[in-house]
Amino acid sequence: MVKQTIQIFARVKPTVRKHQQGIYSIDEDEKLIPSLEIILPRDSADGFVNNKRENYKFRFQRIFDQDAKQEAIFESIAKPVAESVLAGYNGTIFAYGQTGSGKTFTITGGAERYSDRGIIPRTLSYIFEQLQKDSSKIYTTHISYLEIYNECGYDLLDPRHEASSLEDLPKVTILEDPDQNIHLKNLSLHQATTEEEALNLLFLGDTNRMIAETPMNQASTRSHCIFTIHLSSKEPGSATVRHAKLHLVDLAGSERVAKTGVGGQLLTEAKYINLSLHYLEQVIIALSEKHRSHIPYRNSMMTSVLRDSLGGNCMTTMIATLSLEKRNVDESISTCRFAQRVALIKNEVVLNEEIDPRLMIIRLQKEIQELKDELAIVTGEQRTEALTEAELLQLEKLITSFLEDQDPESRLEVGADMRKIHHCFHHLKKLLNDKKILGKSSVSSEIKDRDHDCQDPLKEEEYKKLQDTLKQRDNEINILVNMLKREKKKTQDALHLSSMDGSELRRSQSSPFPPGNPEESQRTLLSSAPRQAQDASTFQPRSSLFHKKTGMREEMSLGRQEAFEIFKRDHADSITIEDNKQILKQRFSEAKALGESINEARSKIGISENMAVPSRPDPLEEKLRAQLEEEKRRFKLTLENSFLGQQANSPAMNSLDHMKSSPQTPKSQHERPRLLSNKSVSKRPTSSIPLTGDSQTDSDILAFIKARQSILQKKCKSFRSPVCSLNPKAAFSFAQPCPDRKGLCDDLDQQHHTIFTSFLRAETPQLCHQLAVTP
Ligand SMILES: Nc1ncnc2c1ncn2[C@@H]1O[C@H](COP(=O)(O)OP(=O)(O)OP(=O)(O)O)[C@@H](O)[C@H]1O
Repeated sequence: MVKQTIQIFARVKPTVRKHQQGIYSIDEDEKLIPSLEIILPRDSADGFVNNKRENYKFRFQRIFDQDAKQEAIFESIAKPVAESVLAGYNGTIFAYGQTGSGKTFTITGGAERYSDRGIIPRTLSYIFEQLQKDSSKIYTTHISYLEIYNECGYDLLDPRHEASSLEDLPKVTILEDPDQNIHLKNLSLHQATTEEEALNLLFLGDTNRMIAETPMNQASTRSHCIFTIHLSSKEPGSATVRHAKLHLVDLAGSERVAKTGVGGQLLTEAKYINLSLHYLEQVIIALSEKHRSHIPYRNSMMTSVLRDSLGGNCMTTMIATLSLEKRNVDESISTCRFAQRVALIKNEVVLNEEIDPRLMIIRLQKEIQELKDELAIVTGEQRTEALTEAELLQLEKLITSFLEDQDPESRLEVGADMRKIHHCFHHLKKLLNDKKILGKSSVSSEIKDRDHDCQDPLKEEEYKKLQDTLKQRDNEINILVNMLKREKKKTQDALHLSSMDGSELRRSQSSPFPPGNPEESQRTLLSSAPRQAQDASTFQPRSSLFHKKTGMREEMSLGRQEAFEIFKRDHADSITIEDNKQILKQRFSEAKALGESINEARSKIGISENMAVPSRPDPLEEKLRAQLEEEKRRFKLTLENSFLGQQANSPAMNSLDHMKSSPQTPKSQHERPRLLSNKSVSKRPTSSIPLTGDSQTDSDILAFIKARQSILQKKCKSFRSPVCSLNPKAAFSFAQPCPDRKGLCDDLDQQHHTIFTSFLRAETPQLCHQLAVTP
């Protein structure tokens, strides 16, 4: 709230004789508050002694002398008030002065020159200029034009143009609500969106005022005119609206009735006019007194209309128009006195904000409808009447704006009316279906476009190229499949051949010593036995592997079998395996030939397979051996006795006397030859075989016997050990299949090399011996 006294200005009307001496003076510098001094001219008729006051001084905010321009008046007086109105405050500018002092000229302006435009047109121009500059608010401007004549109000903006007298204009009456707010009935408000429209309204009001004017009734003199600009402003989206009114008031002439010298009707009018001005003065006086609680606004229509402007919520400015001629001095002083009282009035100005009643009504209506809908849902009373076309259209608009709204938080507010909710769902479904159909048609059109594109020569060439590439790929695939099949067939043939070789080997192993040349067999056997053992040992696990492979292949799909063959072929060790395979085959062939030669040798010397492993000594051989041993023993005894007889006295024998004193036991007898022999002979094991006495011969005999015993021992051990079986099948039986074929072959090679070497070492002397003793 802003507290502000009513601003008072003075304007002196130009006189015919400018700056009449001694009438008035303006002091602009007096303590920065201008003052107007009116000097009463001395009248000789009053006599020599004259005690009358000769001058009167009045203070104003500003005093405009005779040469003041209309523009200066607007800038200094009207413009600040217009700015307050634009800000939302009420404002009033009224001109007060005697008839002909220039009130109308100041408020409305003169018609002769454009520069004579008064406050109303200049303020309209300024306000619309500012409205165009400010886009932050939405402004609405309305114009009303009221004339008060003889306490009656008339609407000067009657558009009918039928008024020939003031009484033809619509009469305006005052209504007051419980809050003591004044409402003017029949006063039309006309919206003006531009300055031109507003000026047209001003022109219309002035025209009506002039038409109604008669020579007997000069409206401009005897009536009050109030031109009001109603300005509303609202920020976009806001329901708060600001209302401001600017009253531009041209009051009737304030001259005193007595001075007018009129009678009859004019006197009555003058009384009314003065009465209304009198009531205005009463209001002003009441407002200027601090302790007055009652302000007589209701005494006249004019004070009722200007209630806010006088001591209320308004920024009010008064222009005291003065015609400072000698004959008008008293009226001028009266005007200035009135102004001085007005200057004492303090107004309390506040912003006129309110909720837009139209928006309020819409909001309340919507709330009522929502409550009704909710109540219908709660009580189960659904409305069944069909929605109107307008309602359906409104709903579809809501759905469209809802779908177009990018805000994910947006909601489709249709209230609690089930009819509207159902319609929304149906409409959305329809939109979805339409979109699907549209999507399908667009897809089919795309396919058509694609087909059309294929007919393009460039596209066709590319298509043909792709087809050729596809054919080429098919051919490559066929070639690869055929290669795989051939590889598979090769692998199967190799497996078949290997299994056939294994069968042959097994057949040859069933008779490892077939008849043939024994020597050749023995020689060949010595050189090839390890290889044969290696081949055979390699074959057996490979054969079992083949079985396993076959089983695995039976389980594997054709594709996996082919993949396995490719894996084998491409494996890093495949070449080594192939080489080993060839070596094994070669060794197998050599062993096979050796076995055949051995068998041939055996058949030639007549050794059967049973003879090779005698279960017990031959009786004939034992008998002959015993005879031979007996003969040898006798021979040795005879030789020994003769030798002892010849050497009985020799010194060498003396050293052996203790041996002689010992009883002659077979053992001692057996040891004698050893004692008689050289040092090497003495170390030899005890034997029952009679020695010849010849050291060389005996040494040979003992070496032979030792070797034979050793061989026999080994042979016996060999017969007891399954590893040393002469049957290669038995030897193969302990060799377990090894995933590492090369390692397995190496192990078996070494193992069987040892076995065969032992076997041959053991068997060769026996064979020789058998050959020697066998008839
Ligand atoms: N400041 C001024 N400069 C030039 N001419 C003026 C000025 N003031 C008034 N006049 C002229 O004086 C005449 C009377 O002025 P105006 O009609 O404005 O007086 P008024 O106070 O309105 O009288 P009324 O009370 O009868 O309406 C007009 O012709 C007007 O042009």
